[in-house]
Amino acid sequence: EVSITKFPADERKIIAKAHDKYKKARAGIINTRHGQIHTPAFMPVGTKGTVKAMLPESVQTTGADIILGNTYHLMLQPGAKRVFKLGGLHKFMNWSKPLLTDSGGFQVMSLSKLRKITEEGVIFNSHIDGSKFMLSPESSTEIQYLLGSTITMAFDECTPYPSTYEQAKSSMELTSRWAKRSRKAFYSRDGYGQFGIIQGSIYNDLRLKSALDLIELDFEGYAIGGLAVGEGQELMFKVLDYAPDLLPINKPRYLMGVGKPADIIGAVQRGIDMFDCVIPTRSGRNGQAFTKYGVVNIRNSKYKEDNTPLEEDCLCPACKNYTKAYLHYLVKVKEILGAMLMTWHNLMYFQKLMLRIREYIAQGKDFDFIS
Ligand SMILES: CO[C@@H]1O[C@H](CNc2nc3cc4c(=O)[nH]c(N)nc4cc3[nH]2)[C@@H](O)[C@H]1O
Ligand SMILES: [Zn+2]
Repeated sequence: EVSITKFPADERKIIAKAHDKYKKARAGIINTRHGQIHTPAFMPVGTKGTVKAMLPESVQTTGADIILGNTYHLMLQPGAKRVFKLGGLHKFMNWSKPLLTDSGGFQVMSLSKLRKITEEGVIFNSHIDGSKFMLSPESSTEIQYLLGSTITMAFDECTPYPSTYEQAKSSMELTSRWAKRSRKAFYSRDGYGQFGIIQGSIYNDLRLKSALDLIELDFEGYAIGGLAVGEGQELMFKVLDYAPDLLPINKPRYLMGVGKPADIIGAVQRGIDMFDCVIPTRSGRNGQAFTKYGVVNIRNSKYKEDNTPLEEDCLCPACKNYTKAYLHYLVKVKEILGAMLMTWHNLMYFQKLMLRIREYIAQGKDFDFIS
């Protein structure tokens, strides 16, 4: 946990201009109750209390310091109170390092069919059995406490893209009111933190207002929400050219849901510290391997007798002990081991990318390499 120095409002505006382009990358360490997070950091997604097809100890060998869980899924099954009774999510899933949980709003909007947004919170029907639930700043914050999250996310509304200025403005204002209630509901403990999530879509004055509202609440870190929702890389980078600078310079900045290696590199150059994305795990299970030669679609028939590894110098089990021909076969016949090995390689690839980025920043070298 690092403390913030509150910027006086006028100085905050200067910050956005003070930095010359792309010299905003920074490497650091976030100290938490469950260990250190080396930033820039990539968080593998473990939505339902497991990083799909991976043992937690295997996730650890890839170099991940922190993984992500989801309030929405875990509150439906097995239920936050049950996880609490069983000792919390760390114990339940045998992951002793930091855990960040998303607050559930985004998942409600993308997963549950019937839902109603009120000032109080979001009323929705479970996508599993249709039963009725309500998520609010208070209930989301309590659920994340029951799970034992190291980093709790404020309950926000992810403004859809595209949105008109008016829609984005009222959505951002709702998020600011919910952030205040989330902050009030947070049970602050040493080594635990809560992150606010700024909204405002692609409108810079709304992004600034959102940042001002949330900085007043003195969160331990800040996420940039409302991106990676279909706006595309160019528009995302346009927002990232200024939005990170609106946030306290000595606090972690987390870009939610991002992304491909090129997205991550561009976002780090604009001052982002933390990332999460389903791409390495989801695409791994679908037969896509990230390599220094580009993305390998292992199902392609050209690999059916390719006796070489995905990457000759990769230390993951898929590359050390198996060939592309074997991976091609496993994925084609939908063997579980195929999902395991492809996922393991991709997570290792993403963590190696982050390690190289951290090293380049530490040496003051520019890192325009496209991985
Ligand atoms: C592009 O890939 C698709 O899109 C998702 C990644 N993109 C993304 N943008 C997000 C924004 C928010 C937000 O504003 N608030 C909160 N609380 N959580 C968020 C989570 C987010 N995830 C993947 O799930 C994938 O389906
Ligand atoms: Zn590998």
